[in-house]
Amino acid sequence: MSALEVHELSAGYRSTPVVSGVSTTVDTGGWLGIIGPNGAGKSTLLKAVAGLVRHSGRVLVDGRPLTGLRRRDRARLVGYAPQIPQLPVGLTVTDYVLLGRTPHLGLLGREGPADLAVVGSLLDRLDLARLADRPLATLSGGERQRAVLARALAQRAGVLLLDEPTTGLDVGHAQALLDLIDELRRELGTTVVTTLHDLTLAAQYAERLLLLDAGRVAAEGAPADVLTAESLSTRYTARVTVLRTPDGHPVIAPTRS
Ligand SMILES: Nc1ncnc2c1ncn2[C@@H]1O[C@H](COP(=O)(O)OP(=O)(O)OP(=O)(O)O)[C@@H](O)[C@H]1O
Repeated sequence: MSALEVHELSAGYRSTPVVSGVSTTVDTGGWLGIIGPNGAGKSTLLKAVAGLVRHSGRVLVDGRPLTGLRRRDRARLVGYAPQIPQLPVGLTVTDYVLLGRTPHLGLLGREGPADLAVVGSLLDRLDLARLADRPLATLSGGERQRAVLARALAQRAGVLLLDEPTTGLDVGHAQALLDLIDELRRELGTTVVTTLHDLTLAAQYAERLLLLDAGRVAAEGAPADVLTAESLSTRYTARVTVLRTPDGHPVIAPTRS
């Protein structure tokens, strides 16, 4: 549905540069994983692409610059789920996930059967249906994280930017979420960009990885080419062995000295 282009993007806070001259493209229906050590600038890069922090450079969706678009128009093109979301107090899970449909509602702002169907199906897929009427404040950490992602997915934007979507999820729920995202990109052509700390999961789901270090692109390419023991030792100061799953995906195993 939408291809993403990022040209020479730089961003920072006050006078401190955090991301410097990042360029990349993601094809329609592609999945780019952004990896890198703590503080490398992954979240800042994602926020800049989403237009949420000041930046220079250009971000285009299907060849159209995002700068200058009205919020509602931008929200139809780009969905974003932050690493640490601010949750509204008092809303139920259903009402919160329905907020994701806001850019699609008509003048009266009332949701219709199609919006409720999108939300219902996401609640089912993310194991939230039994929590549909619960206030957000009463959810566990992993349940809350799944509600935040359900809201972002409900937006049905062409480009989906997800900051650490599997944080706080157990392995089963993490897989269910990543499988659902994979399905959306295959069926609807959604273009996906995620930051991920779990390098083994990143290698299994992302088609390409961009390794960010000190705000710059240190490597970009197929997971097997980016995730080498040498680059992980240099960039993360980590001792790891790179193993392989039977179907050839890299598995990053930390080793004790
Ligand atoms: N609002 C802010 N004001 C000032 N500095 C910030 C702000 N947000 C982030 N930073 C700084 O920018 C740098 C990059 O932060 P960012 O959150 O983008 O890194 P990250 O790669 O996502 O890190 P992590 O893996 O720890 O989540 C860090 O040094 C951080 O302290």
